[in-house]
Amino acid sequence: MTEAEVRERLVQWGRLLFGRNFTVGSSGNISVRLEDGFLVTPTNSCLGLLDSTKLSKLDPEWRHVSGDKPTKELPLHRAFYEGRPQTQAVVHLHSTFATALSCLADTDPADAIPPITPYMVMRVGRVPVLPYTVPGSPDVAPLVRAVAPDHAAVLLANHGPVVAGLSLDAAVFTAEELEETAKLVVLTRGLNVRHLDAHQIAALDASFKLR
Ligand SMILES: O=C(CO)COP(=O)(O)O
Ligand SMILES: [Zn+2]
Repeated sequence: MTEAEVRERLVQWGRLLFGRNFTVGSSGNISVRLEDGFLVTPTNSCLGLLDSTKLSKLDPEWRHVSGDKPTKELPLHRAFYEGRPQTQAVVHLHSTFATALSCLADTDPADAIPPITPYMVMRVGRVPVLPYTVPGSPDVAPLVRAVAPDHAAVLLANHGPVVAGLSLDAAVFTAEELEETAKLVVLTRGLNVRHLDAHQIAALDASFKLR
């Protein structure tokens, strides 16, 4: 994809995510790796109203080279690319059900969203909850770097999900899958839910992994 095509795709995904309430107001941010750096959404921008000509462009050392002022969550995004070198895009949202799980005191911090469907296993995998940090704080970076080699997605406590993908499309798909599975988990709370067992998970990981 050319940079112009990536810019258009990023704007399209922002509009689609915002239009389905996956994030509201000026919350959430997206980054994509380019051949000569990174493209990120500007700070305080609405994902539904992005302008392809105003996206923030950064050089490979994350220095701002053009466009509007970048998201304050650069340390969060950068930590995923550093800790998980195959990462081509990172998506951070405040989607309702994943954020709800990130706020519940009895969510398992090592495994916030149980493996109840194949696509949860294939696209998202096990999701840890990282301790609360102030939005935009560099304190989140070491927390992300520590888990990124083994995890494509995390929940920031009392804040929301962050996912890394092998492409921009894949990162969005993972963010969507995570949110829809979080919704299923909340909807089925207190019911007798059948989880996929270790055998079923291993078979999916062996043949159908998309992360
Ligand atoms: O979600 C957000 C902070 O966590 C939004 O921040 P930005 O507007 O700086 O991207
Ligand atoms: Zn946020």
